[in-house]
Amino acid sequence: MSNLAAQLTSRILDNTTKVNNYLQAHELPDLSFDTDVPPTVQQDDDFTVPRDAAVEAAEELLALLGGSTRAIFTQKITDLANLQAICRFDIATALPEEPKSSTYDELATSTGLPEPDVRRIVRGSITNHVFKEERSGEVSHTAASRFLANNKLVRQWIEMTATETMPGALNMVNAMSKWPASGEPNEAGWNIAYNTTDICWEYLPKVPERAQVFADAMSVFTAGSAYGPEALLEYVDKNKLHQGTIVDIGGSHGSVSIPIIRQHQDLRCIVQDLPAVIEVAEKNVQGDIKDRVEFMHHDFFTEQPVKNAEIYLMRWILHDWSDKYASKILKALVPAMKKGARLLIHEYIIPEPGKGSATSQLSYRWMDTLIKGLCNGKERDEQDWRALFAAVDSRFVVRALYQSDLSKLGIVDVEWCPEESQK
Ligand SMILES: C[S@@+](CC[C@H](N)C(=O)[O-])C[C@H]1O[C@@H](n2cnc3c(N)ncnc32)[C@H](O)[C@@H]1O
Repeated sequence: MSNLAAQLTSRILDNTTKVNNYLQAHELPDLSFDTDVPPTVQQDDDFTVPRDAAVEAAEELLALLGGSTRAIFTQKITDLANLQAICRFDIATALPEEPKSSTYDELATSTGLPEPDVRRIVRGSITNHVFKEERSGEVSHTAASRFLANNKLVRQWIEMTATETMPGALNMVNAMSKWPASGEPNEAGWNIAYNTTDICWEYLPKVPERAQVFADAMSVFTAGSAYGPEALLEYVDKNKLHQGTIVDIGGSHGSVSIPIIRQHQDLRCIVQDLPAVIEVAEKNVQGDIKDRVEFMHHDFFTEQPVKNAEIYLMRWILHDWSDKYASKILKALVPAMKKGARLLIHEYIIPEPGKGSATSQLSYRWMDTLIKGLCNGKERDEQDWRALFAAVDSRFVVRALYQSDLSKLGIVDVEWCPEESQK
């Protein structure tokens, strides 16, 4: 193939043809902005693999054809501002189902917004395929606006992005200037945005409506098997880690340790978290495993009270913390570890640039920027994980960095080896 532009064009054509063939074979409507692909199809590899390949090639072609200035001048922050307005002011929900439409005056009346504001928000969103205006002044749904109208949790996710994570990211540089090289969780972009010295997760519970939006948004983010317990279950099985005690540190309601012990009768778990979380969590535990689950108040910055367990587990803990604090959390574990004990960390292992799909690279890097802006947290790649353990204690020996196809989160498997040093 002659050049990159031609290769990309051909990849788009080949994969889009596969997508179209799939839809025809399953007697589904053609792709359009008016209709949406059914959820079951969105999970079928025969559809999603060529679809994702075409999308990636199309994005690369856009960047290539747009030239160097496209990456600089094409910013999507206005899309987010308009989406937030649609969600906050219930614009999508105010619109009737097709084939009905609304005028801007009608939308202004039902949302309580001035007509010029509702018009500019909707017309701004039309450039993003949210709403359409086929006859001047008559607004109707596209698939995207209908999706928003029908999904409260997704509207909460937009609100959370616009209210918490995006202001953090947009103030990241101001925070880096104000507090150079800081790893403090309360010296992040988000603290500048809200002029507070509270860490974001200490502050949010004081504002219950925002805490609720955050919780709803997280449930959208973690829905689906990519963030479920499956990869850990697979890893525990493959490595025959079937006996003893799992200490689920910062385990919240035990959403990954409980499914593991449910599959293995010879495992028990101790779920540790802050008192307010534990009080709710222990009320929800189900009868069949009650005698093998214990809930315990424990601040993970203090010495680990459960000594000599077989497995210590941390899912989604260390990414909230800079290396300084991640080291403190790991050091607090050392006095509890017996020879051969395992520490399983279930978090992102960011692949090197160019490895994996462009879409997955984007999602890892997206999260890394957001978590820095929110609390000076950090997503880590293989090198970061190895360096973190080497700096904490050479008796922590990284046995494996494993990425299952079942999860977006990887597993860093670390063994406590008092006589062996990390190479
Ligand atoms: C991102 S959540 C992960 C929860 C759980 N591991 C999971 O994957 O579903 C982080 C958890 O750390 C807990 N946490 C925060 N600070 C803590 C501390 N100092 N000691 C113990 N737990 C803490 C929070 O209450 C929260 O449950």
